[in-house]
Order: sequence, then structure tokens, then C-alpha cells
Amino acid sequence: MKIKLFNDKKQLSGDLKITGSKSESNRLLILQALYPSLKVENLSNSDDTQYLKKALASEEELIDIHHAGTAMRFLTAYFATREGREVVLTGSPRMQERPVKLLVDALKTLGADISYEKEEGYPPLRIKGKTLTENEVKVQANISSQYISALMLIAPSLLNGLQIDLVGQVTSAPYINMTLEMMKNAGVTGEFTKNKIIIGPAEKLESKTIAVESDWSSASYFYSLAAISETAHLRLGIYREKSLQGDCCISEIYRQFGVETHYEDDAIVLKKTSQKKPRHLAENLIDSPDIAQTIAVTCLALGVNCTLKGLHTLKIKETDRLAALKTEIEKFGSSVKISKDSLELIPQKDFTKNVSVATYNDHRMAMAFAPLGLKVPFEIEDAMVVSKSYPDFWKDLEKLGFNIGRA
Ligand SMILES: O=C(O)C1=C[C@@H](OP(=O)(O)O)[C@@H](O)[C@H](O)C1
Ligand SMILES: C=C(OP(=O)(O)O)C(=O)O
Repeated sequence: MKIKLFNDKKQLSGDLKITGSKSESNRLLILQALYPSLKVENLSNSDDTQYLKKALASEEELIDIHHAGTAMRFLTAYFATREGREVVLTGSPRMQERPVKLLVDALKTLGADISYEKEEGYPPLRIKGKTLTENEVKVQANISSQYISALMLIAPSLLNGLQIDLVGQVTSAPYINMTLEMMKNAGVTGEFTKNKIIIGPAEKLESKTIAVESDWSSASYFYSLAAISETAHLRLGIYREKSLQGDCCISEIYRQFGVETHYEDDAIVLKKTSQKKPRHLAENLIDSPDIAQTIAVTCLALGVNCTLKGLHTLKIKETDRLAALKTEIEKFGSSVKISKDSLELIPQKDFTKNVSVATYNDHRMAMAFAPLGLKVPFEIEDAMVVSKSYPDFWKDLEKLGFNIGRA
């Protein structure tokens, strides 16, 4: 569905409850499948989490995970350990271009039986579940942390646990810490030192209810909205001062745009009272790749020159996000230079009118551009993509006074 988007309100205010973290939910669903004594609250209502849940309950041979990369990687490891179960794990055409070889090789080292149905290194995968017998594996850590989290999640179910040796610079490291902390909270023993992860075996876990914190990547769009508005007072729940999600670094980054964050009970309150903005914004996002699009569009809206680094993983996400950002930002008249791991925005003061932003089946393209509607009316080509992580996104924007109409 193509939509027109605009909001000429100068003051933004609202109180929203954001859905549960997709990353935390996906980890807990895998742990719960391995240890049914765990209960989960505030699960994400994202498509990705729902597809993962459905896949875990499925008795079919063919399992289609659509665009859900994290679910694809976690399920590859999970099904590899299911003795007697054979599945073909597939996904959308884009999923069939997203690499999984490093994870498959690591699982094979542990004794897994996995073969490629089409192209070597990519889904679909045929997985014949087995009892994995080895307990040590080496994995390259600079391509995707999801491979490492996938191995960690199955580790306690292996007879002797697992030692994972990480090779090279670790990318998206907070997601590895999140996996470890969630597992420890569930009762698993483990540690992560510089380039080694050790997870102890656990035959059973005590029963426990774990509540998912709301999604910080989703909150990032409200930071962008607050930064672009003249004044803002937004209350978002349910958040904790000590988050496991690396994307909570957004609150520090947006101080530079005059957006202050306060914790109130189980919510964050975003306040924008000054028109402060940096002359040049420079950030290394190697730990938090999912907020790169948000920040780039905030800078476009405010005319802030920015250099974002540490973006090498963006090319293998829902789309090549570096190329997509360049194409779509340049439609508004600004210029963007990209390299294999960085983006530089050289903004123009005026915006080209009547732009239609393409979304490339990428939820974050739609949500990152939406706040620009505070500056200039424009269209979004496929609004429904947001359901991958945040199905209520447009409803929540309407609550903030956005005018959202079918184009
Ligand atoms: O483990 C996770 O939940 C995720 C890890 C990150 O991926 P990479 O490690 O591939 O950067 C992130 O981009 C993704 O949205 C969620
Ligand atoms: C990269 C993302 O998700 P995934 O890799 O799970 O498809 C994302 O949500 O931005």
C-alpha cells in the first residue's frame, strides 16, 4: 500500500506502548522450545517473531521464514539439534541471498547434517536433525553476530555445553551480550571474554517467567521525530534503565539534537526543548547497525552533515541498506557518498517535492523516512513493510497527529 505522509504540527506529544523487542523475543522463543519451563511476557507482535513461533510449532517439512534473518539463523542451529526431525528451511527471495555459510560450517564442525537445496552458502537449507557431539567451534565474527547467537542458544542443550572461539573483529557485539545475559537470566551458565564464549550444559532449567523489554530499534524513530520537531514530549513504554539492547545508545546520540531522555517507572520520556543540533555528526555504528537509517534521515531532515562508520553489515540485511539510503536520500536533493562500510551525507537546505520513497521490502526504510514528514510531504511506496518488526507503527504515528492517507 502506497501512502502519503505529512504532519505540520510543531509540537509533538503522546504516550505509546511499543511492542516487545524482536531480538529478545526471538532468543526467548528458542530457549523456551529447548526448555519448556520458561514463560515469556510482552512478546513482540512483529511478523518475524510470529513466523519464528509458527516455525517452532510446525510439523511440516517445509518451513518458510519469509524475511526474518535472525529467525533463519536461530532456526538453522535449532533444527540441526532435533534428532529425527528433517526440515527444509527457506525464506523470501531476499533471504535466499543472505549468507548463512559460516553458521552452517560451524554447525557441521559440531556434527550437523545440513545441505544446500539451491546455491551453496544460502537458504534454502535441508537440515537433518542429529545429536551434536562436539563441544568446541571456531567462527568468524565480523560478518553477523546472529551466527554466534544461534550457536550460543543451542549450546546448553549439547551434552558438554560449547566453547566458541571468535575470529576477527566482533561485529554487533551487544547482540552477543544480550544472548548471554538472557541465557544467564534463564539459569544457564556462561561467559564471554574478548574472543571466547563458554556456555555450560543444562539438562533442565527451573521454571521462570521472563518479560521482554520493548524494542529500542523501534523507539529510534521517535527519537528522530523528537529531534526534527520544534518541541516534543513523548512517553514510550515498556523500557528499563539497564537495557540488554545495544540500540539504547540512541538516547545518548540524540542528546546532540537536544533530545533528553528520562526514565519514569517503566517508560522513557523523550523531551525536546532546544533547537540544538551538531554541525557535523560522526558516529561509529558497528555495535548498533539497525539505527543507521534512522540517524541518516534525521540528519537529512535537519540539514546536518554526517559521517556514519562501521556499516559493513548493512549490505546483507533486508536490502543493501547503504545503496538504498543513497538512492532514496538523493531523491530529496541531498548527496550521499557510500563505501563498503560507511555513509557520508552532504545535505541541501531545500527538499525536492513529491518524492516517492521506495522501501525494498525493508521495514526500516519506511520507518526511518517517516519522520521526514514533519518537514516535507512525500509518499512511501510500500507502507506495509513495517510489520516485519513494528506492525502498529502507522497507527502510533497517527496518534501523534500524522496525516496518513492512501496515495
Ligand atoms: O541478533 C539479533 O537479534 C540481531 C543482530 C543484528 O544482526 P547482525 O549481527 O547480522 O548485524 C541486527 O542487525 C538484527 O536486526 C538483530
Ligand atoms: C536486520 C534486521 O533483521 P533480520 O536480520 O533479523 O532480518 C533488522 O531488523 O533490521
